[in-house]
Amino acid sequence: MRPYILIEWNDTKTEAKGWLCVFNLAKGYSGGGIRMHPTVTREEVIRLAEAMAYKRKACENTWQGGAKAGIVYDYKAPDAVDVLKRFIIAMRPYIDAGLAMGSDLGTKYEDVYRIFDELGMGRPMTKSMKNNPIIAKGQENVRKLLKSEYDGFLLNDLTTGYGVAVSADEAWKQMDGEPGASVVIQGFGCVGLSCTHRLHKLGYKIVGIADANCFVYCKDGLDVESLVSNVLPRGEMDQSKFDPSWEVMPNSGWLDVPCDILVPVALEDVINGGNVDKVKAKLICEGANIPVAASADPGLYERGIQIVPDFITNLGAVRFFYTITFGVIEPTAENVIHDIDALCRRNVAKIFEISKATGRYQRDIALEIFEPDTQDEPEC
Ligand SMILES: NC(=O)c1ccc[n+]([C@@H]2O[C@H](COP(=O)([O-])OP(=O)(O)OC[C@H]3O[C@@H](n4cnc5c(N)ncnc54)[C@H](O)[C@@H]3O)[C@@H](O)[C@H]2O)c1
Repeated sequence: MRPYILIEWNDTKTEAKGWLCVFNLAKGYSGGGIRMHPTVTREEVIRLAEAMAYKRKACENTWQGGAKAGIVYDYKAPDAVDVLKRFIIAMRPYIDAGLAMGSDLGTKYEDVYRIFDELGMGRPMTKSMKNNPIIAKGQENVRKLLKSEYDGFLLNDLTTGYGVAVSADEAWKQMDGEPGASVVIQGFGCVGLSCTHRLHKLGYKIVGIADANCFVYCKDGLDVESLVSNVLPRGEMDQSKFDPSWEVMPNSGWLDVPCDILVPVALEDVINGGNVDKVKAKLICEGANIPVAASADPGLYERGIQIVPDFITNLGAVRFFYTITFGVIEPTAENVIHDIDALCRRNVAKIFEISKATGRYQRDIALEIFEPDTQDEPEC
């Protein structure tokens, strides 16, 4: 499929530039997050929008298509939120027409929503949604739930990470893996942090974590509770709290150590044709969007390394917004988590069972099962 709409933007006050890609519409509606990172490219935004289109399908969401936006800028710069605001102003005609934009790598949903409020935009909705009382109530429930906590995290900060962890667990069980398997995680931000926490609670041994600054490793398992409770803003580990026995390496070291399961939850294309031979794990659970480049897939398949694709594992936040906005489940934090758990386990089991029966690569199976529908004529 080709992307439906692709728009380029150039900032008026900085060198920042960006793109919005609406990959497909469903009932005239689409949505996805806004990413900010110095390495963002146009092609990346298109691929991310495509992955979002598949994710909607894997979420059983027939109301929304997939979109994504990306801004080439340093998310740590003091004026990063101003740049984000100018991007949102430029995209306003699409957002006002119902294109739902949220946060992604390098941006925070609180900032996106605050900008919507400052600009008096409300929450994105199509005309048919505005006239639907179930959706009006659902949006109020989303607002309430966004403030609720579960397991010590804000609900929206754990929905995706918890789904990634459960997907890894289900895949490992499908592979008849031994309990207490060792895990290396790349990324300790919104998704990586809660994923690490949940995998630890599920009995996995977290032996290595990489963030933007370093890779920390301990073959007997890191002290996850200490790392989680001491995390710094922007998903950086507090190195002053590291145990002296842990090995600290450059963050590229995350592929150099042995482990059973690899969970890339930071950037795209981090496993690629150039480094695929370094992968030592038996299973890769894609927590980030598009962390494994197409050039790595043949090498992984040939070596029998199993994979859970991104749009299956990291659909938690998308499923949360969908089920609550559209009144699919009763609006409690417990229901949100249980629903995501069940969906991730169901989808992972489906693709692994087919893979076991046919010997096919899990990504190929998932791309077939969850191929997005298109419907560009609005409902109203
Ligand atoms: N936030 C969500 O709900 C959500 C939902 C679906 C998918 N995703 C995807 O998950 C990924 C991570 O998103 P996030 O929201 O956790 O982002 P984030 O900005 O909160 O965290 C990013 C993490 O990656 C680390 N990092 C940055 N550069 C690195 C490098 N070179 N090596 C190792 N680590 C590095 C950062 O230190 C941080 O820990 C992205 O691909 C995003 O698209 C996020």
